Amino acid sequence: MQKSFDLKVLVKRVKDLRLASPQAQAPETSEKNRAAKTVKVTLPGHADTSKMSLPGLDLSAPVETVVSPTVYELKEQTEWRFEVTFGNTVEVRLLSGTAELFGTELPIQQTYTFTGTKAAIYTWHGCRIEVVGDCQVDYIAEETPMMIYANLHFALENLRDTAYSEGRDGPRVLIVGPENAGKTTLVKIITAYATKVGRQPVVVNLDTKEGLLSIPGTLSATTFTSVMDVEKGWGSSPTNGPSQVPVKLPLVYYMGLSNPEEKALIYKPVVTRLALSVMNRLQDDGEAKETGVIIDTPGIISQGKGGYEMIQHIVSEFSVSAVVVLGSERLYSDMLRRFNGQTTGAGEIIAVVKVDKSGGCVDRDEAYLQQFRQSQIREYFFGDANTTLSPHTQQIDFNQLTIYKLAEPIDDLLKSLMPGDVTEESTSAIFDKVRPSAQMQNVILTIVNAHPEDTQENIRDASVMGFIYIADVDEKKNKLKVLAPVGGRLPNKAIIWGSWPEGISDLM
Ligand SMILES: Nc1ncnc2c1ncn2[C@@H]1O[C@H](COP(=O)(O)OP(=O)(O)OP(=O)(O)O)[C@@H](O)[C@H]1O
Repeated sequence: MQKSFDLKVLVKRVKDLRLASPQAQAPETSEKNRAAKTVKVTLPGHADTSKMSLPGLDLSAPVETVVSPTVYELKEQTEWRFEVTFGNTVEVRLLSGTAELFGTELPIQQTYTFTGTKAAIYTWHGCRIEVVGDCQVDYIAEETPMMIYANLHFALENLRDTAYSEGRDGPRVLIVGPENAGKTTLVKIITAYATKVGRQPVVVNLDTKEGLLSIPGTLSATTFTSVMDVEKGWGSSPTNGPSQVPVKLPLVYYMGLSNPEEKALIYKPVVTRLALSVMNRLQDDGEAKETGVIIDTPGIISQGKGGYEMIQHIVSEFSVSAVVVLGSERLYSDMLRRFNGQTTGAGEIIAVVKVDKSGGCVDRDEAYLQQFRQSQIREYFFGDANTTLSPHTQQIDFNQLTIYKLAEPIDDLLKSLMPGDVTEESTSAIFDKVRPSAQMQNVILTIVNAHPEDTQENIRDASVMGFIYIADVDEKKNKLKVLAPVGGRLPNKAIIWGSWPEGISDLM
């Protein structure tokens, strides 16, 4: 018998979430972190003068200022919400009590440094935190949907136990909702809670606007066996370099578009390919099979007809057994109408549940999102504040690369003039093979695990090997200046040029 998907009855089990996480043994920070901090600042209108020395002018001494830490006392079941701009840093330390950032527990006395972050530190039982630095916005919120999110976790735990006892796969959960409804945040929270109780969920990112352990423009899947990185969100993959938190190994596919509806001819087959790999993984990995899959989606597919077809496609490919609708009554009723009473291939009834959007969700403007994407790309090549990577630049001939550019969709007028039954498949090629050109300057290219002369379908369905950046194109000498994460010859593989993520002019 299938257990019901009930979000109300499990509140009492919240105390179970206070398990010691591996991070809880983090070393104490040094004494100097506890006192007021002395930081080096540069006065507006002045360059950093610490390395300059002009005769007669003493510009060598940096201006020092004392920043006093602020201590916040949080009552139980409240959260401190904060926003930090890019280029600014804020340090946060848990002084006493218990607290978590999107589900990941913070150890006492560990200092975390945030930049370009919008997040919240929640406490189930009350805590004191110390904050050093200027937040763009920060406040304490007393109303949060964390109890509902915890109950969602316990409802999933019930389904996992039932699935295990009946020899079935754990729940495959799809999170849908409008843009900025908190879908990714909810995925992080229920993933963190699952790993906290020893589960190993497979997390799938179908939102190409943000990368999960990869750069934007990709779809990926990763099994989470350990804690997430509090500062970076998801954490690091081996391509981001070593990390204090165990690195995760993502399986990545490239789509090269920000909006899946722009070219269903790419998105749907890549989703199918990823789903096949994930479902195979569940059969090979007992822990992942027991825990199941959590799928994040782009907000745009929750907006109406074309998007609903994508949702239908995802539900059938991943054999989704629970659809969680975040923050939209209308979407909830549309999903109920579409899936209520339907069963998965394995005969499970598809549950459709609605959960509240957090009042803390922030609408991110395009400038912030662009900086966020660029920071993900920068980190892929150069590492971050804690890890410095050494990418290599090399000059290569045009004919050393075989490049496939995503084909432009044929417009409706042209389609209407074409004879016969016109479908997207019959009118569009997937890629156009192109010769390097000046247009390619500053773009990111994707190397996939396919032979350069493979079929277009095989190239589209191949997993990603890595990314390169075109720093310069010399059309007279037929040469490209390429930045790659490692040195040596580029592999003889097909290379895809997509329109997403957009080029970066100042990467090097
Ligand atoms: N409780 C909270 N307090 C503060 N910030 C929050 C909270 N919940 C979410 N956020 C922030 O709000 C922003 C939007 O949330 P999130 O990325 O989870 O939404 P989304 O639905 O996945 O968005 P998209 O549709 O663009 O993928 C993020 O920057 C996230 O960190």
